[in-house]
Amino acid sequence: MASAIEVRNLRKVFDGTPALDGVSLTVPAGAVFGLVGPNGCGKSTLVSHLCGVMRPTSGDVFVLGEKVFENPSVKARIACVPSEPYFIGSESADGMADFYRAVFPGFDLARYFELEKHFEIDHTKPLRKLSRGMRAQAAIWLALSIRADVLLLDEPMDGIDPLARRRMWRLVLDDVAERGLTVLVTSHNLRELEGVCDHLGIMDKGTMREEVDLSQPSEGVAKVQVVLPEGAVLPAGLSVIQQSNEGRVLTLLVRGSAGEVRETLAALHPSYLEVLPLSLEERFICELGGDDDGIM
Ligand SMILES: Nc1ncnc2c1ncn2[C@@H]1O[C@H](COP(=O)(O)OP(=O)(O)OP(=O)(O)O)[C@@H](O)[C@H]1O
Repeated sequence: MASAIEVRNLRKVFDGTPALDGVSLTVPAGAVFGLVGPNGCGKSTLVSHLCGVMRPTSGDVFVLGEKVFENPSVKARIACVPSEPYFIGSESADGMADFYRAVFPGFDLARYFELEKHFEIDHTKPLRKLSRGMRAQAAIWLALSIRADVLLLDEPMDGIDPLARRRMWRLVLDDVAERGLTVLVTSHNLRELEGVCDHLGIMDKGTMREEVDLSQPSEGVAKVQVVLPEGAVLPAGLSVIQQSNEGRVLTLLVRGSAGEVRETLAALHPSYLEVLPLSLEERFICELGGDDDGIM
């Protein structure tokens, strides 16, 4: 699969301090890539480079195969929803739609009107007079009307209520399925990302600590539920990260492949043994050292 976004060894230094310290990243076309990491690790700075509004100190940022900084033809194919959307003066959604039409050749007015029913927004009211969540919805509405090839979402759902979030994500994912839209989204909400992302990038202190293809099973950690015979004890060699029990049902997070862990536990002749899928949160915590060290 071709990559829609390719970042190579990107550095950005502010006042002598690196905000990005050699970030590399590949986002396949049509992927939904979640970018997570603690406050200040560089997510928004990376997004600003992907939008082409920030000049790298060094390194390369390619979007849709071209360097993006000061490249209007590529920027016209990228829609960006920043964490604090900016709207001109007292413009309404309709006014911003007119502005976007002038800036983005792909802006689809018919699509804009078609999407209106999904957003309970008075399209004639100045956007600055709307609530925070409504402004965030308006930014997504406008971004989806651009018919971009790449959609960058920087904590887009902050302030949006849960039902509206589901509607927003449905619309975004429909575009992914129907048009092969590529999405990069930053968020602190792993549960939300779990339902939508197929790739995850974990940033820390200006670096990309790990890239995970979520369609592939986790190699390093297995989650199992097991009911052991009375008196049986877990083998000493089993590297248990987390353990909980409900009655006689033990739920374990164990280092190792699912096959190995299953084999080890099967030797104890359990009355019940099942390997379960790892949640994103479990995978995230386990693959990054086994303790919850405040990544989010
Ligand atoms: N324009 C700027 N001038 C100076 N420093 C900046 C600028 N923009 C960002 N930084 C610094 O770069 C670092 C990364 O900030 P960034 O906003 O990219 O983090 P983030 O991962 O998006 O954080 P959060 O999760 O809080 O949104 C921070 O230390 C921040 O203070």
